[in-house]
Amino acid sequence: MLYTHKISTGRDDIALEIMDTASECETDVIEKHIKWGDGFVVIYSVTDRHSLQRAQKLKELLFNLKNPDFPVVLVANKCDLLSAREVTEDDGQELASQLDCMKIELSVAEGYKGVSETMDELLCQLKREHIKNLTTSSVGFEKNRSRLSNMKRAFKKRIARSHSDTF
Ligand SMILES: Nc1nc2c(ncn2[C@@H]2O[C@H](COP(=O)(O)OP(=O)(O)OP(=O)(O)O)[C@@H](O)[C@H]2O)c(=O)[nH]1
Repeated sequence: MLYTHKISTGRDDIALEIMDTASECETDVIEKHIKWGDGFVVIYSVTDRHSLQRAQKLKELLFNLKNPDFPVVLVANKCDLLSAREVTEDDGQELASQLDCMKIELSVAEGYKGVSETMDELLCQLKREHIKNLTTSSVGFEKNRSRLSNMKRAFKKRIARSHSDTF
């Protein structure tokens, strides 16, 4: 399922496309979605140990398919269901450390504060990554420009030398 969402910050208008892949089981379909995405919210339920294992599998796929510092937030959902908890905070934290990302414990049943915090953190990482990519491409542009100037200078010298050889 694909959702679209627009955010206006006053300075920028940001259009988000959010894909819910929760029902996907086929690895090749999940891989296709991972290649499509710029940032990721990996969610597991604290009441379901299998969901943590699925999140760990997602982590492997992310590391295989993306650059090492892909934007990601780990979410532990259903924290209100205290007596049904199967995944400890430490288990979740271990996965967050492997992903080198922030982990947010929340309950979507209790309100949108945690969801909002999750999206703010992801957006912050996406912006940082975007700026980094712009800087890298402008450094590449500068490098190419200075390589061209060097070639131009060498070419001019070469012409100058040919002239003095002739006369
Ligand atoms: N108590 C509680 N129930 C939740 C929470 N999040 C989701 N649920 C319930 O869990 C069920 C599944 O929720 P969905 O939103 O359909 O989630 P899903 O991504 O399809 O996840 P699963 O069906 O669990 O694989 C629904 O009955 C929700 O009301 C939560 O934080 N707390």
